[in-house]
Amino acid sequence: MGRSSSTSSTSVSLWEDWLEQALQALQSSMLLRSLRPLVPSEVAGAVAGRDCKSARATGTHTPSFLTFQGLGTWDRASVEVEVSHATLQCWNQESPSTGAEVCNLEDVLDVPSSGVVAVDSCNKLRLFSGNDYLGLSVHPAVRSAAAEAALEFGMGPRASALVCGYTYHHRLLESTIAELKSTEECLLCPSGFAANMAVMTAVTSLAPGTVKGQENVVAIFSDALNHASIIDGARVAQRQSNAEVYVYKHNDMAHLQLLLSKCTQERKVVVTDSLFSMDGDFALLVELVALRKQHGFLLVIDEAHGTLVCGENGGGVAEALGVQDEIDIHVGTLSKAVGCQGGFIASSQKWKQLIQSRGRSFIFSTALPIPIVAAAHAAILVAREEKWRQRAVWERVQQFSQATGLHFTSPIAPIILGSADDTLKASRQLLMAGFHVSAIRPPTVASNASRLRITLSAAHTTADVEALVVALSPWIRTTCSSPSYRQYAAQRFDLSLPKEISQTLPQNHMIGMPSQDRQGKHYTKAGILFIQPKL
Ligand SMILES: Cc1ncc(COP(=O)(O)O)c(C=O)c1O
Repeated sequence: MGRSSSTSSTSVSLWEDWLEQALQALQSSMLLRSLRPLVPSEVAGAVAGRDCKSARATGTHTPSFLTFQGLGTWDRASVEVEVSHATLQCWNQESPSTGAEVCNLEDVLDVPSSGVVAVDSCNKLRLFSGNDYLGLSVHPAVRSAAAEAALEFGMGPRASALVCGYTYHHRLLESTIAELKSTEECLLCPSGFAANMAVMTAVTSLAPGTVKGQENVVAIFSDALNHASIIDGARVAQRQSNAEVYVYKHNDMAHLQLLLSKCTQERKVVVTDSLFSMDGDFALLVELVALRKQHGFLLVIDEAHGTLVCGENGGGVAEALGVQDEIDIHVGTLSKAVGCQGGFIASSQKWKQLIQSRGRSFIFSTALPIPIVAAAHAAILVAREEKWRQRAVWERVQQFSQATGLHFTSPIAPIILGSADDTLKASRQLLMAGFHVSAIRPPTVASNASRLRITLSAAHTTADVEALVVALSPWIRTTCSSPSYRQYAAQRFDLSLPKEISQTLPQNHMIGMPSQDRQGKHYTKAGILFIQPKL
């Protein structure tokens, strides 16, 4: 729960009681774990002759870094790569590969025997498949932060955070993320996947040694389109007999309400992605918060794709919808808009204590290397300064929507083609035209819902998007009129909005980010911009 929030109902406060009891039990059995930030040795490890001036992370010092007013040449590296003819050919033929074709095919395809790919044998590929939504992975400040930290400290102490892998650099990043999320605390994890696993297993283990059928088994309610890491975390909790799992239909609040009402378990958790990774639509956080008040469940959201992309300060979808303080646990990753690697869990201090003591994927995995931590910290500070990046990615969403005539609600823009074969074919043809777009098929998505998953970034130029739209045009034409797209659109749009807003809007609109109200077509509420695209 946020810094300023208080419990909104008696049932919600029950979770605080259970948490308190669990912490006391862990304390008395000496299982309450502590994090002790270490100061890595700087002088002894520094590379000789290099003037290492990066700030020692004290929690108060903010390193200085360069920021910019618009795209620089460096941004290109976020959305453009090169691929050898050999790889491209194998890719186009869908040949199975372990990545070794560059070496194996050297005679046929002019690849030097060293295995190093010569520049003249490469093709350029524009990426519309990554998750580096703001282009921060290649920002000069992020590069420098990683490089300086590596030269100054090496990779840092290599052990789990509870042993000796946790340093002042980790602490600084945790405080910065807690501030971003308006929570008391934050816990860094090795990845977003590990963060979700840690949350799901820890929150269901409040009473160690519970047996299924007893009153303290936790009922987990999980959206049908949640990420694999949530699903696996819930499965592990279920396997440990700490949880029962109920999957509610995607964003279907009536179904969730029904399941909640029928459930006799006192302890309930609702968990959802905030911005769904394959559909690009939003969880109904306003409605979920209202249900939380009614049913007193613990509300966990995964802001993997929302962090830095949504919300005036980049706090995520919860910030954009004005419900940040009503969320109990915010999970996230540093590998998408932050452009680096790692995961985090932002929460109250007590939840952090519990998760750091019971979350096995946190406890038994090596802490993030200092250069990664320093880079992620720099990326968040850059995003705070370079506000234009967030605006730019939403402008690309708008541009892409208008140019295709399709409804896109976020930088994750799926074009549903239905059949897996058609989707693979489309993806291959795009590849040969110089665009990398992922083909998403079952089991990642439902059968007949195969799709091109296009992701947009602040690092894309308007020309990139225009070129993609031209390359996509054969599929856009068929998609607009296809039953699978119509079904998708009918299920997704209008659902994404709080009722009081959706009632005031025309039927065709998309949900987006704050910006200027232009041409009377935009409506803002709680920091969210609703746009009526040209159709
Ligand atoms: C919604 C969601 N949650 C969690 C993750 C896992 O994050 P990470 O890549 O940092 O393990 C992802 C990444 O694909 C994701 O899309």
